[in-house]
Amino acid sequence: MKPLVETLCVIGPGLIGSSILRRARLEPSIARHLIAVDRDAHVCDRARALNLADEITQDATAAVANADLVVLCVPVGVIPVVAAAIIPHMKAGAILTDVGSTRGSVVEGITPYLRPDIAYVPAHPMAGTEHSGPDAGFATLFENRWCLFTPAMNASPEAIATMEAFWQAMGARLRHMDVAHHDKICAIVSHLPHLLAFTICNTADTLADELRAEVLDFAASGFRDFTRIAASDPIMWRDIFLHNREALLEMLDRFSQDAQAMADAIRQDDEATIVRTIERGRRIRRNLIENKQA
Ligand SMILES: NC(=O)C1=CN([C@@H]2O[C@H](COP(=O)(O)OP(=O)(O)OC[C@H]3O[C@@H](n4cnc5c(N)ncnc54)[C@H](O)[C@@H]3O)[C@@H](O)[C@H]2O)C=CC1
Ligand SMILES: O=C(O)C(=O)Cc1ccc(O)cc1
Repeated sequence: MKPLVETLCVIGPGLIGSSILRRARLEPSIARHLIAVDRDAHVCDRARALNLADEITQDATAAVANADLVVLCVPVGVIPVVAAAIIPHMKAGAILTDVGSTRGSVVEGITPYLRPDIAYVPAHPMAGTEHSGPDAGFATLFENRWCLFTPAMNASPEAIATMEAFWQAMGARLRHMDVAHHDKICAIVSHLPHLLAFTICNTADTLADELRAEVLDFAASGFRDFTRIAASDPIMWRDIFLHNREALLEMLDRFSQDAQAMADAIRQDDEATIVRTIERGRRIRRNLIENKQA
């Protein structure tokens, strides 16, 4: 059977990149030949030990020369930098994609380097964990999770169809949307929760210093559930916060207003507002669990 692409090259075989490679190993319909590229020699060593690809190298420009599909799985701040370095070496007719968590700044950063004979079809899997690196990945990571497509106007229907088939083979569900919409949605459902989780851990730690108390030793399960994502990678999240600046700050403003309204209700003993707010939050959370998309 002819695979979707002959040669798949993943740049950055960390959590997301190694999960793509693991899945591609299990699904021969995806690619015949797998290449992994990382600038970090230790990551390449781990990728070899885990047998993630047929070829593993630090040399991105040589690796992409024969690839039919190149997937950029590096932090969003360096996606345009890596794209600029590899695009001149990609073969005509190849597809370039990235899995970056932000769209606007990445598309803007990549666009000046694009070539008319290369299709750029970015797609962001809404799946991940708080862990990073090649050991953290797993083949079922994308199973039943959304993958958000924001293809450029000039991407060919054939290239878009190949990327759709690729993510379906990864197990994902697909949705197309425009870049600004993507960035707003991700700001509220992913980027703001991470910002709040990092911040509340800082607040608790500062308080522990001030009280000379082991506040965090007694962290209740609510704190633990709420802050799981605060164990995530600092460079990845620094880049996401800075590269989705506008949408994130807008959602943070809205959140701050809502938190202030709750503070006012508590100050004023406004039982009805407190209960209404909790009931609304509880309804949303319960619906999330009932309509669980995994
Ligand atoms: N972690 C998550 O839950 C999710 C992450 N994403 C996005 O996927 C991308 C990758 O994230 P993770 O897999 O979590 O990161 P990771 O930290 O596990 O892996 C990133 C890899 O990129 C390599 N790298 C960094 N700069 C490089 C360069 N210039 N050239 C070659 N390799 C380079 C690093 O050495 C590392 O091995 C990011 O853009 C992130 O926003 C998307 C969905 C979920
Ligand atoms: O660990 C979690 O629950 C996440 O939220 C992972 C995640 C991180 C970044 C993304 O762009 C998408 C998903």
